[in-house]
Amino acid sequence: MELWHDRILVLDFGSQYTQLIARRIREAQVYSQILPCTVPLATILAYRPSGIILSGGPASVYEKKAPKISVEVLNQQIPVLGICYGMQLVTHLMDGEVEKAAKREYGRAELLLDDTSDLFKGIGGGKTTTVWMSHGDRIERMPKGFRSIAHTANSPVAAMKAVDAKRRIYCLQFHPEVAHTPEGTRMLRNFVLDICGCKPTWTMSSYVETSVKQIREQVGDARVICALSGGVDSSVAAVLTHRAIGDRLTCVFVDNGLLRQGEVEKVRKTFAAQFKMNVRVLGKGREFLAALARTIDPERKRKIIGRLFIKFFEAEAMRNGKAAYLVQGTLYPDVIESVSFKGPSATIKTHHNVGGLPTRMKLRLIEPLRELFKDEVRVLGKELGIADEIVWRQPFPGPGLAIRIIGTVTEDRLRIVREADVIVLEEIKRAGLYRDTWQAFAVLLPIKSVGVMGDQRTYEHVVAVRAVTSLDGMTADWARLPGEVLATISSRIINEVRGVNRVVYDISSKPPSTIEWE
Ligand SMILES: Nc1ncnc2c1ncn2[C@@H]1O[C@H](COP(=O)(O)OP(=O)(O)OP(=O)(O)O)[C@@H](O)[C@H]1O
Ligand SMILES: O=c1[nH]c(=O)c2[nH+]cn([C@@H]3O[C@H](COP(=O)(O)O)[C@@H](O)[C@H]3O)c2[nH]1
Ligand SMILES: NC(=O)CC[C@H](N)C(=O)O
Ligand SMILES: [Mg+2]
Repeated sequence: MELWHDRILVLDFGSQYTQLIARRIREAQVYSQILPCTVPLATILAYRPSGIILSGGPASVYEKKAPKISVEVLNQQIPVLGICYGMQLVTHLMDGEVEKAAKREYGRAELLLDDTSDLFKGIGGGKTTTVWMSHGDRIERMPKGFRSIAHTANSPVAAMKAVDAKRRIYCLQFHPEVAHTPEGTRMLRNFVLDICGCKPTWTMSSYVETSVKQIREQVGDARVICALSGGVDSSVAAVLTHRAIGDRLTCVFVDNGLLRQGEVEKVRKTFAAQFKMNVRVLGKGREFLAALARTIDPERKRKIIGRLFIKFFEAEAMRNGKAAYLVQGTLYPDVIESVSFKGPSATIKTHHNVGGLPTRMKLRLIEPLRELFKDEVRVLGKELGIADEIVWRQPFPGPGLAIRIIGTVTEDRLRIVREADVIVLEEIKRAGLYRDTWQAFAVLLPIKSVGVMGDQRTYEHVVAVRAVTSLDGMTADWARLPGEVLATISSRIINEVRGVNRVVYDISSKPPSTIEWE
């Protein structure tokens, strides 16, 4: 059986929403990939796309330095959908006219449909639908051979298509990929399934099949190791690899003494007992704590932990009959980030992972999730029979509780955050808020404050509670938790965690703050 899936390429011009376009298409079970707009035509064709989407972008096509593509991309008999900047670019490349609009259009607009024969089939009762606009330029004159298929009060050409049906070029001034365009998904489906003729075969069960086969081919009969954290990504990558090569996979879980309560047992139970995988748990808490002693600086903490982690992992890998491959839970957003049209970003924090290993040890990488978004990884995890408790876990940073203790890390301070963390999560779950919250946790502050308990003066620690909502961890807002939930968390922490007499709630968003405190 050929393992081919029809695919749509999204060329990125720097829009905030490029990833969303790819996700919406994948939701229609069609594989979609993002490439920077700078790739040459030959590369585009090598992917054998059934359709090409040109994303939006911050530039204006009439500026000298605006990103462009060769007009040849439009002449390949491959259907094209231009979105916002993409529409303006099609217009510009085909000798239409784009100019700064007298009135910018941001936010919701009422789209009046003038042609519902293909792209808008089944939309808005054939009359009108709400769309999300975000542009300052507009089409003054369409290219020759195009006609308008929808308008708004402000944009006479809010959508257009090539009159010659064989050319199959469509353009939208608004953003069909965002949730504020309620029928946008339907429009993208019309494009992908009807106009491009893609078959909806991209499902997570087909993904399991494809990657099991790929992993087997790649690995041959070599041995493979995986750093398993019990988090969503490494867990799903490990189980998938195990499905492909069974006992030749060894998972290494480092108990760095900075984990949450019950974590070690949970990982053992799930992966060793349930999935019958080779799991080595390295109990290294004492070494990590000794190395961290008296360290206050957050970046130093991160580096010490990262270095030790690699040291133990390396030793274990050597012990393991010289594995030739390392499994990593790299996700698609990381891949996109590194090929992005936008430049590299500043280092805010040194994130801990095992990326330093392969070059030192000549290990080759297996990255079975590198084409997936986080929500797809969760569906894949379900498909593989992994329990909800892991599949829906909130992210937990590699450096663990060390970066949630501001100041020095000691056994007693670890006990305090650990106990407070259990209470925060219990109450968030009890209130049914766990899945809607990106993360919720406790942070131990390096100050003491005065309190009164049972008529006695106390002088004890302060715990900050942090709960945020976010789509991808890149930006976040503090969660508007109900007052009663906060009240319960606060009184439980003060009553149950010895050494704490005050709880505060963190009401900062990211940016300018970050999610973790260090
Ligand atoms: N205690 C640990 N033992 C072994 N490997 C670890 C440990 N902590 C982190 N890692 C490795 O570092 C990688 C990066 O961690 P990260 O938290 O980003 O991903 P994750 O834990 O798999 O998923 P999630 O983002 O859901 O927490 C992990 O995938 C894992 O390979
Ligand atoms: O694997 C990880 N290793 C790390 O070193 C690390 N530091 C932060 N995080 C997680 O990343 C997301 C963004 O966190 P920040 O806003 O604090 O940078 C949040 O979800 C954090 O929990 C980490 N994950
Ligand atoms: N969202 C976009 O793609 C904007 C396109 C262009 N920069 C404009 O303002 O019209
Ligand atoms: Mg993790």
